[in-house]
Amino acid sequence: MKGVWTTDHVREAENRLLARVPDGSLMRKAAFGLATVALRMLAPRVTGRRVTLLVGAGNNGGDALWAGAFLRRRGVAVTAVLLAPDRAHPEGLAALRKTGGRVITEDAREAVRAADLVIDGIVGLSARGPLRPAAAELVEQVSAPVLAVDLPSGVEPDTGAVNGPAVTATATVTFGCHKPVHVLGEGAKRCGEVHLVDIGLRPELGEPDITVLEHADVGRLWPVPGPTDDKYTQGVTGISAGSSAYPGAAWLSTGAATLATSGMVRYAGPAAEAIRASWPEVITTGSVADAGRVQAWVVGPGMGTGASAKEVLAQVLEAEVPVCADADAITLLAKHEDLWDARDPATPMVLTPHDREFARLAGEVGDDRVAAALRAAKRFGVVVLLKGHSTVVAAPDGRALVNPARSSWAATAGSGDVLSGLIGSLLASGMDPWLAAGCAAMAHELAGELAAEGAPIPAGALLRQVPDAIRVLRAAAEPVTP
Ligand SMILES: NC(=O)C1=CN([C@@H]2O[C@H](COP(=O)(O)OP(=O)(O)OC[C@H]3O[C@@H](n4cnc5c(N)ncnc54)[C@H](O)[C@@H]3O)[C@@H](O)[C@H]2O)[C@@H](O)CC1
Ligand SMILES: [K+]
Repeated sequence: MKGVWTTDHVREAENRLLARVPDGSLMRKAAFGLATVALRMLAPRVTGRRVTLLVGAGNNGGDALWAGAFLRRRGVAVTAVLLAPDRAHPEGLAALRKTGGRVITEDAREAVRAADLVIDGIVGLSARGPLRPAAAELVEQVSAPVLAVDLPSGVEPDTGAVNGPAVTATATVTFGCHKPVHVLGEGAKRCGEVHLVDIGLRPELGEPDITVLEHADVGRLWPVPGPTDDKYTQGVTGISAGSSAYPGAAWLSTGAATLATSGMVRYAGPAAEAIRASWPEVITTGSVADAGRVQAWVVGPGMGTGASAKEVLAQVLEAEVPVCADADAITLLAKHEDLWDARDPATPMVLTPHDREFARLAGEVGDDRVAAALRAAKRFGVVVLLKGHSTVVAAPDGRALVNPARSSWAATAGSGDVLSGLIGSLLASGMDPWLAAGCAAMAHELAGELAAEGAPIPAGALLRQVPDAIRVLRAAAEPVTP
């Protein structure tokens, strides 16, 4: 598991650390790490290569200047462009000058255009808002790879939002820990490859604000049958989905639950015949009332939003087993507040809205997707999985998890139905609902990636890759034997 800390928490930890280490040592450590990554990006030839530093008014620029001094010592031709000449970090500037670095304050276009590598030290953790015009104009001239210091300037540090001109980096060096910008939304895409440089901050950081699951974590958590298990001990998943208009949603959701674990799956709804034909191992009935005992329900995909769908949703909620409510079920919950009364608040529930469904339920998402998901999770007492390029999973107790997508292949019609089936089967296995949603999100994205292999895919293809995705996740969790 990887931890992510907000800028406020990073700054508090930095202040504690600064109080007990010699002046300037932290910045030099950070800059040394930065220079090391820069050298790797310049390799194999380093001497005589041209590195241009874009230097802003704060410590972020200071890091760039100190890194410039380290690079000079390795024979790199370094030019620093000062965007706020009066406020450039004095010690960093002196160090660069001492090593023979060039410093310019105007006519910087050529230095930017001719660079082999540009280091973005315009702004860091203290910045808010997009690049200002002078910086934006220079950044536009860049054609070389860009190494961002802490974050690509112009991207919001705590949300990853991009609301105007911002740097797009080839790689980003982060100091001490990962911050939200490195894993969230557009910002995460703008970071390129993220390198973590240890500056001794970890002991000063408390519990992470956001968790990022890794393949091995999900592989370890994924339920597989043991020697004493049978079809019931693995959990029975109930699927209440589909309608005569949308039988496909039921097919995809049921298929996902069938492939995800070896527990039993029951389907209840109008698509029973189609389900039986493709998934003979599924027990089908026409209604939730006749379905028999399940350990978790998936409700919503393709079920419609009319009076009969509302009735079905109420029955599912009254069953007092964990529920994954998706798609039409979310719209119904937004429309009919009385439906919440059917639910036992102590029974786990996962809602899986996209932005429009979220807006119906809890208002506009806005820039801060983690805060929005946490707000809704707390208000409704449910786990909220907010879909998007980075999936956010928030629990009512304040836990937040992000699954930063490495691709967008899963953004296809019907793919949400697959996700709901995966979540349902993990809930039925007894997994904590927050982890269930996080694990399902990762398996889902990976299945999309495996299916796509570089070309767009329908949700059915993603579904067929679920077993392979689970294999990859479980393999990552296996100890490496020499
Ligand atoms: N505090 C520490 O001990 C350490 C800090 N480090 C570096 O320090 C950085 C934070 O430094 P600072 O707090 O000085 O702040 P920044 O370097 O983020 O810069 C803030 C400055 O930029 C200006 N500014 C704000 N928004 C702007 C915008 N959109 N466009 C242009 N200028 C803008 C502000 O007036 C302020 O002067 C980190 O990102 C990291 O790079 C590292 O050296 C590691 C150690
Ligand atoms: K930066």
